[in-house]
Amino acid sequence: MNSINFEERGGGTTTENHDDLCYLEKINEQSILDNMQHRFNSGQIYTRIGEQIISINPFNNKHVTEQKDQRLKQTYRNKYMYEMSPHIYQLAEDTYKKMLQTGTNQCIIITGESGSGKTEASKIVMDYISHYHPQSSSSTSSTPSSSTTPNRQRYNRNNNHNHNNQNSTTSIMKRILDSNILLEAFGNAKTQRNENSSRFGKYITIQFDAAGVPLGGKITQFLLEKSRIHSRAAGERNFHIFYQLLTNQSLVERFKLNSDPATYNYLGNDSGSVSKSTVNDRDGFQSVLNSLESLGWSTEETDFLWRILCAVLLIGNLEFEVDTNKNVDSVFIASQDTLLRIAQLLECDASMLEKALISRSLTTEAAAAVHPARLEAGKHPNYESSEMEQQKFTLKHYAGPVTYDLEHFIAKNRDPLNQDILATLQLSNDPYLSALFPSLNCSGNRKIPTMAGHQFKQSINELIASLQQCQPHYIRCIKSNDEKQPSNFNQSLVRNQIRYLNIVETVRVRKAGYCQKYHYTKFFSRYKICCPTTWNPKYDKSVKEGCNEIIKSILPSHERQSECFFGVKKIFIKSARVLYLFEKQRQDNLPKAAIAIQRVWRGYLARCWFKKELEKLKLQKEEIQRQLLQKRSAVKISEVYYRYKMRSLIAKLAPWTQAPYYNKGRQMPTLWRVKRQFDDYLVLIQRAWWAHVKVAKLTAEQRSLIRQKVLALDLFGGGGTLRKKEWDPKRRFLADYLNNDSNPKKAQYVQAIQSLFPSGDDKEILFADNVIKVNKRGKCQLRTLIITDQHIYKYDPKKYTRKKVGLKIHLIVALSSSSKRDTFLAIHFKPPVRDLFIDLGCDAVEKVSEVATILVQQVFKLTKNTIPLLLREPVTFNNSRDSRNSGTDWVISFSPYAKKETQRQCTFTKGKTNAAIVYYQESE
Ligand SMILES: Nc1ncnc2c1ncn2[C@@H]1O[C@H](COP(=O)(O)OP(=O)(O)OP(=O)(O)O)[C@@H](O)[C@H]1O
Repeated sequence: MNSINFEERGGGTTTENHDDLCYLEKINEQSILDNMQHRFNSGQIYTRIGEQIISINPFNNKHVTEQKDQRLKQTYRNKYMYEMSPHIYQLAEDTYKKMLQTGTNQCIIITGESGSGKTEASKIVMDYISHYHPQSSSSTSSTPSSSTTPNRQRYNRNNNHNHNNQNSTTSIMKRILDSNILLEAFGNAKTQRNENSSRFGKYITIQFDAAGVPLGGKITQFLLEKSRIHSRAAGERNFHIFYQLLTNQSLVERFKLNSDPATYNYLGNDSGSVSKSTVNDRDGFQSVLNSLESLGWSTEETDFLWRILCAVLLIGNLEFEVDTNKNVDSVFIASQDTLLRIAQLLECDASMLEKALISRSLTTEAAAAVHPARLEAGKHPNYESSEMEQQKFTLKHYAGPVTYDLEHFIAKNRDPLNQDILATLQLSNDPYLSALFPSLNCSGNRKIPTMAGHQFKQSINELIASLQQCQPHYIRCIKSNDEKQPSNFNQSLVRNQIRYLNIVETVRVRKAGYCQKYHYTKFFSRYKICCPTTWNPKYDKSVKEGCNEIIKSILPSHERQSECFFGVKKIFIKSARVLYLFEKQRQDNLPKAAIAIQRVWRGYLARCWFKKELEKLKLQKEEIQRQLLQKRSAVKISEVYYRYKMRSLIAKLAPWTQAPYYNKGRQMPTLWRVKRQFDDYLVLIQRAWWAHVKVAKLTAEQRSLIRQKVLALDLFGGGGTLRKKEWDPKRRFLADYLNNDSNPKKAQYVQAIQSLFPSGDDKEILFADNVIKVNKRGKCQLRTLIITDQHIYKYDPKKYTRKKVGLKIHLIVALSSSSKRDTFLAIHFKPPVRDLFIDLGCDAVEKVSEVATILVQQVFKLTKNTIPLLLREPVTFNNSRDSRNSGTDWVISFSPYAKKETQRQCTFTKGKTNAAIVYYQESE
């Protein structure tokens, strides 16, 4: 967000708080310092100079929390510079977007003094990019610095297929971040200025495809400070990896090390004490192990790594003593055990190693090394040699004067190992170690290896050359204080950095210059969408005029001249704010343009579709007309003939209306010789008519009986398909068999019924007769069964008194009976109501069909459910359950009497437990 805020500070002075230094009223060291301090104090560590970001190291953990906060990254996604407050995310987003938009290489240059936050800034950039491409993968390998793991590279070449597999599954960004962890462990150390100082220069390249997906990466390092291995200043440490290694108990035990760093000369400083660090070595080592694993290092490779580290630690503990037995000055190694352990770890010959360590073969070229006294730098204006006698000189760098100590100057500058040590290592049995050093014998090349300074110069030249191919973006890191304290802004320290980072000049140039230049054609094609005149496809003026039109439509007249300058081939734009305005206008217009394009395209598609459909319809219409024309005459003929046939059939059917018995048994004439569907309809019409004539003559009672019979036929079958053998379709259902003169106790019965009706909701007697009921113990009891429209009642047949309460008809769930000639019926109720098992053949007349029909009909009336009638053997029912007890099922089988019985009635014979047999009379 482009904000210009003014805030009162103590003492009445006005302090500006601009997120872009270009907006400062007055540009001088103090105003810049004040602005930055003001922002720093309110927790804003980032400030902008145009597209450049200034980052002040706050020495707190806010950035760690920030990196975990995905929402913050999200807010910078797809935003333009000046839309958001300055942040490294914003610079990363802008760089990434420029790469995609312009298709050109981009680079981010991070500068600042030691401890100013360069490493952290680079991590924030990579974290932002990896956040948007966590899954990207590629077969291109990301190559960590060649000099940290040269043997591994060689090994990689031999095992290409293995690693290609890994590449395909591991994200490029993750591989780069993992490589970074390794480089930090091996190349970072605690210095007086920084707990985690990078002791090498780093150049990280990430390659993207056209869609912005990372394809590969490479980390190149420059001039590792190797001398730190053997000597460090007070309060400093060796590279982190040595201390990290000693925190791992299993490796310490395996290599017989001592976990106390003070045991090793290389881990203390010159005074012998080990400097304390805030860096957590144990966690650091775990990260190293994780990275090695995720980068696909094999066990042998990591094992080799630990062996080399152990060997280096032990080399520091070798003790040399003067050999007094020899005439010449010579030394010998007193700690032979340590020497043997080193030889073992390096898998090389111990005596050869000893010789290489205590003696040196000299070549004629080496003897010709340059002596510092020959330096003629004294002529240079930035050179001071006041202490030449102590072999020291001072150079005035832009960041301040630096005094150089010439002690071991040549030794330090002479980078490679001496030839004897090289030869020993070359002959090691360890393939990884021997691969680290080029063969001496094969090449026969014994020229003096290049000096460290020369190597550095060469790699810096290469770096500059490749940076020149890219569009640069800058992050300038500033250290807030030397004590590494959070929220401590040391004015003089920051002022010094503002000075040597040339921030004042940068702001001035930025303010005066033009931040962006475009070829007219490029500008026109990108922003013509912003202006209705240029967006018109018929626009035919020159691109330069077009650019003018665009600028007129976006900028107010007073800004046009001050912000834009028209060159011969290019247009120059002064401030990024104006560029942002163009971009914003373009972004705002894009959806409108997209909708317009969509509208035209959809209209075109719809018209095409409509034309096609119209064409199809026309063809169909013509086809139908053609067919109709063909059919018309045929249809006419058939219509006439059909009418004739119908008339003759109706004439034939005329006598059927008067024939006796409604033409029962007569065959209906057919319309054609072969029966047609039409004939079936006629038969149906005739039957319906016949039924209508018959039913119309019946009384309401007769109709209800007929309905019952029809239902009974459905349930029990008719004609030759009787489902129960005992059922007699012809018998008339009488319903009340007790309100009958043949009943000697008719009067008592009638009285009982009369007292029943007013006491409940029963309104009608559907069935009443004496039946035999089987109780839960299998005993047969004579009962009067009265079925009303609501209940089934059991009465005492002698006194017509009611036994128990009535069973609710709507609770009946099924009926079952055998298919045999017996007269038993089981009425199943919804538990816990007990089932009823009754014999309905007391007077030798079958009434199973009548009761079953009545019950199915009545349950349907009450519940709209059709209960099933199951005709099968054995019949099972449960008449012993209640609300607490589930009872036991009876299993009833059916068998004819062994010999012919005189009586027709069935008998219920109880067997063991709950089994019983019902005997019945086979047909006479
Ligand atoms: N943005 C930040 N927020 C909080 N703390 C930071 C930030 N940047 C750096 N630091 C702290 O400052 C320390 C030093 O930072 P860093 O290692 O990035 O400096 P450097 O410029 O890379 O130093 P050198 O040149 O010595 O390697 C970090 O370990 C971290 O504790």
